[in-house]
Amino acid sequence: MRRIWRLLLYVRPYALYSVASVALMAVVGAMAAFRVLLVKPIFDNVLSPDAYTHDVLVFPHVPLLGRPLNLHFLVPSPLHNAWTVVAYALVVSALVKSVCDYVGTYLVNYAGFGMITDLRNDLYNAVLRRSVGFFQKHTTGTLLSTLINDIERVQTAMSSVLGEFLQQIFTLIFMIGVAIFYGGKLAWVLLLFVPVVISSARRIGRRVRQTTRKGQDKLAEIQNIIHETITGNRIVKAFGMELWEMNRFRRAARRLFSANLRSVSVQAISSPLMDGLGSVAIALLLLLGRDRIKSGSMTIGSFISFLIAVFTLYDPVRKFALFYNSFQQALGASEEIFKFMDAQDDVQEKKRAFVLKEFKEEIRFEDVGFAYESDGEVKQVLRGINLNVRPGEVIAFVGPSGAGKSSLVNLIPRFFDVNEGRILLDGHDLRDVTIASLRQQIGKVTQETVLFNDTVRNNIAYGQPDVPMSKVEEAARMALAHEFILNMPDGYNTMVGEKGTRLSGGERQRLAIARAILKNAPILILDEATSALDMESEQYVQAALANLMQGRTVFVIAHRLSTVRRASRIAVIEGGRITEMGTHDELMQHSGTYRRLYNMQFSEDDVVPASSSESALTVGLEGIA
Ligand SMILES: Nc1ncnc2c1ncn2[C@@H]1O[C@H](COP(=O)(O)OP(=O)(O)OP(=O)(O)O)[C@@H](O)[C@H]1O
Repeated sequence: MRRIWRLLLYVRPYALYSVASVALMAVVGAMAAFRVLLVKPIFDNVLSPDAYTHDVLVFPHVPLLGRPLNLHFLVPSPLHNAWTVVAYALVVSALVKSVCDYVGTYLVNYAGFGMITDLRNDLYNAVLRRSVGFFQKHTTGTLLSTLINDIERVQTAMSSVLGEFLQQIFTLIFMIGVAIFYGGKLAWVLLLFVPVVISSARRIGRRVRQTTRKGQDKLAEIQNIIHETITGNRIVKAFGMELWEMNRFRRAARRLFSANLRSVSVQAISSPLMDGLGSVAIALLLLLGRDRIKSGSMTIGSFISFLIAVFTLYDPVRKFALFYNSFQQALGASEEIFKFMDAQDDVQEKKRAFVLKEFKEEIRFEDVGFAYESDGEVKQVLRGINLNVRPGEVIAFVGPSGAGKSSLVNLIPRFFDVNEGRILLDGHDLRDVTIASLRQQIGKVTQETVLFNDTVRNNIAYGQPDVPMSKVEEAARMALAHEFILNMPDGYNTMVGEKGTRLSGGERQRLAIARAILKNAPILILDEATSALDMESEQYVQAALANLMQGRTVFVIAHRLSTVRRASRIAVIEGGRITEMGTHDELMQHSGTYRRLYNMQFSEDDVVPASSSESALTVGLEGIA
């Protein structure tokens, strides 16, 4: 029930359109009923040879008027005869019905699509702002499926289905009026069927909701596979896994097929069930109607009118099961939508968070501990981290794989929050400042370069769309990217392709470095890639990085000798703790982990000449804000 209210809240801004469409649909229903009312005069006056053709009494006892209603007034008196009056009424009612139907359908769809657009925007906004942990918990396919498929289910229910529902419900109401008006007691026979129709529709609806949810989950599974194998297409090819992936896809597609069929097998029961019930009702009415016509308590015209009303009633009743199914599906889908919208973030901004000023004095880690929590399991990865960093320092983190280096640097932009101790920036706990102002101070360099399918210019100016072109070019020059950009077909307006696939690895990295230079954040986080580019590209990337690092406070996860040598201090991380700290020379004097790691990991860099060992640093870079 709560979900229905929540969905209705989205309709509120379109209330006027909705009310107008409801009114218009009511007119459509009334006109449909009016046309059925005309059947009696057609049979009893227009077509009957002995009827008095000047008098077209349609409604002998109109309840609200308290007197008979003659349709004569519809046409000028010289044209008074049964045919003209009925023909006029038929044409005008059709015209009014069509116009109201068209405008009403348009308005209800306007409201439906409007609310769905708002709902989709809200969902996307909620997903986009979720913390990093959220994206680790939910697969891309599931998120895509909710943003596209679940929203579509709600959209169908709230636009086209709702439009038709409104039309049918008014048709139903007015047709019941006509059936009672002409059928009298005969109409009450229909009441016998109401409980059967409602209870079966409810039962079917519940099953439909469950089966549809399962179908949506299977669709999400397929989207996941598609996403993984398209983005990771090169790896699939390199490992010759096409057949394996195809089989995985086939199995998932089969599961979707079965889930969809289960859903259809439940849904498809409604129509035949209603057909069956309808036929029984009509057969019964024919039997009773025949006796009433024989006894003279009903004319053929009114019985046919009554029967047409019942037939017309039958259509909305039959469709109600489908509407109910569609609304149930939408409710099932909205469950997923609201689940993502309501997900509690691990990283939250305080209500009274303040804007952080530009970093000046110190970043301090005080007894910092951090744990990942997944599926109820808590995994402590950092303990008792104490560290003071002054502006302009370059701190290199080294240590065995899985020691916690990435986790540590991820705490600085609050991708995750500490669960012990605190991190202070110029004396302010990171949890007390606004996330945006914190991230504005930080540029982050990752192993994987993130570029968007946009122009070179827009990729460099990401986050600052209005920055002047001269600044973009200046950043590109400092990142040693200007030359190669000018050599591209459209220069700065060249599209880089999805994830920058139209560029070489080194070019992608230099574009990303240019982006960070333009962002000009005082704190920089670098996560060095372990794979190398060719020597020339490396040298360019290295020089670009040197430009970027200049004058900034840098935290770098180091895999290269050049980096550890350049660092002001090196922190060795082991088992989630800092076990050694000092300059390269200081640490080499102890026979500790650093020296062992150095001999294992970095010593082969020694054989490379100094300039090219510098260039062995390969990183991708991305700004954060
Ligand atoms: N999202 C996560 N959920 C649960 N555990 C995680 C998550 N991310 C990392 N871990 C675990 O935390 C530990 C530290 O990982 P982290 O990535 O910080 O190590 P690292 O020192 O950067 O390793 P590497 O040098 O190999 O990148 C590892 O044991 C890893 O398995």
